[in-house]
Amino acid sequence: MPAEADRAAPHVAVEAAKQFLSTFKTPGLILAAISGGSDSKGLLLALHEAIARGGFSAFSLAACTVDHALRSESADEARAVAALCAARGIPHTVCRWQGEKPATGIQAAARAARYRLLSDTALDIGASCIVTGHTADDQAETVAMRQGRSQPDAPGLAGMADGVLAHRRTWVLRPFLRLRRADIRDYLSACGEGWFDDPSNSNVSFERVRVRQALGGDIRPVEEGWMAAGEARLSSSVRVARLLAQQAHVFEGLVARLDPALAVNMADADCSRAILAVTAVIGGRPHLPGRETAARLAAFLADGNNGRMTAGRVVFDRRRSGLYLYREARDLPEMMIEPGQEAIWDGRFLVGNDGREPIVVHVGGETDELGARLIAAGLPEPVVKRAARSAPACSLPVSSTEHREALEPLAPKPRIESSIGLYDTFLPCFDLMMANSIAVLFGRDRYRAPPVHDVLTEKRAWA
Ligand SMILES: Nc1ncnc2c1ncn2[C@@H]1O[C@H](COP(=O)(O)OP(=O)(O)OP(=O)(O)O)[C@@H](O)[C@H]1O
Repeated sequence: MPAEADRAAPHVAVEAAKQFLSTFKTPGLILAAISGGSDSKGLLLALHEAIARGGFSAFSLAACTVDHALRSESADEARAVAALCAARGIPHTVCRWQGEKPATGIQAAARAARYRLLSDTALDIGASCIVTGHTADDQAETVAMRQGRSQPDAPGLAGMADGVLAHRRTWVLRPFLRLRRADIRDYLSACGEGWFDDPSNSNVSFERVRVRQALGGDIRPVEEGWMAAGEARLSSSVRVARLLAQQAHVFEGLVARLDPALAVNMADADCSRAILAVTAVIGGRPHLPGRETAARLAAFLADGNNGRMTAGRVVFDRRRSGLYLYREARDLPEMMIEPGQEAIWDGRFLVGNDGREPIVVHVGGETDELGARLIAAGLPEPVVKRAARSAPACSLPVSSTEHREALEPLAPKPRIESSIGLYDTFLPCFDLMMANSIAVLFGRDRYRAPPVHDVLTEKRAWA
């Protein structure tokens, strides 16, 4: 590899790596997710060069390759990456995706497994973040695909965020999101390095490949659009956060009350986003309700009358004092949680069992205590009665007690907190302010802050 000093100026890829390193609040260990494709390999080498010779010696680098075991060559590719890292003294781990693979939706399942394994590795080694090699070309393809199926103002048109919090604990950052793939390949060639080409990258049965071909390397037509959409999504997130903080209240993670002024305003994009986000969390869903549900709700709220409607597993109970949202008391599951394990019940509550016996989580119905607390908090009695029917309760399995009794008095109480499916798996930085506002409403801590200063959200929101 030619030494940086041999070149007139550092390569644009190394400049991007240095720029990225300069944004950290504190130097630390960075875990590079490396597939062996050109982009992630270029990212790893550029970061390595920037750390070794660019004045960033307080940082260190580790790498991880996920072997999805879906192609026969994947194990060899992982070994080649391991050799590349060993030659540079970069610690490298291979994680294999074990277990059954689904028959459909394999790409999405592989992606979910990859982020889970990468995030576990980052936690194991104490990395401050994960970096991936996504480029401006990937971004253009993502946005072009979404343009084909979204409304012109859809938040998804902002494309990929340059930072995403995975599983509430690890930030995944994309330092090359503004760099072209051709520049990264040019850098690799200058270093005398090759790369693997995944055969699926030229398989036209994938929409992404067809979109890439249609763009023909010219990303300018979509580039401006995604920048503007990113700004718009971020400012909307800040406004929604404010609306929620001022006009929404959540009780015991079970009932939300939205002030009349917020509830009446579905025509306003921010109010609608705020209402739909609360709906998703109260209903235990990982996505915002679809267009049809939103339209039904808008029609219900527009008529101005008190009354109830149900959509997306949520009852909307409109009264003079506000709009009350609670989970419909139907199809509520029962699940067993083994000692030392935690699980999400009904998409709404994360329950952790720190005891020595298995526990069963089921619908608890209204207990006097819960009812009294909700009434004392100022909720109307009919709302309390209906909402409490979907409250969780924990007890010992029927087999270990004659009757389903309360847990043993000395056993540790199960940990129960609201689950926010909308953001707990992946939280794009555009939505961080809004997600924090929702977390606080539901009695949770704020999400972990990014380790860098210029993740879009922070830069703008605190300005
Ligand atoms: N098997 C894997 N192991 C580790 N990281 C991966 C793996 N596959 C993808 N990534 C990470 O996700 C990013 C984007 O994935 P994508 O599938 O677009 O990449 P790729 O075409 O396989 O490889 P590259 O982006 O390196 O050219 C990669 O740049 C890399 O950082």
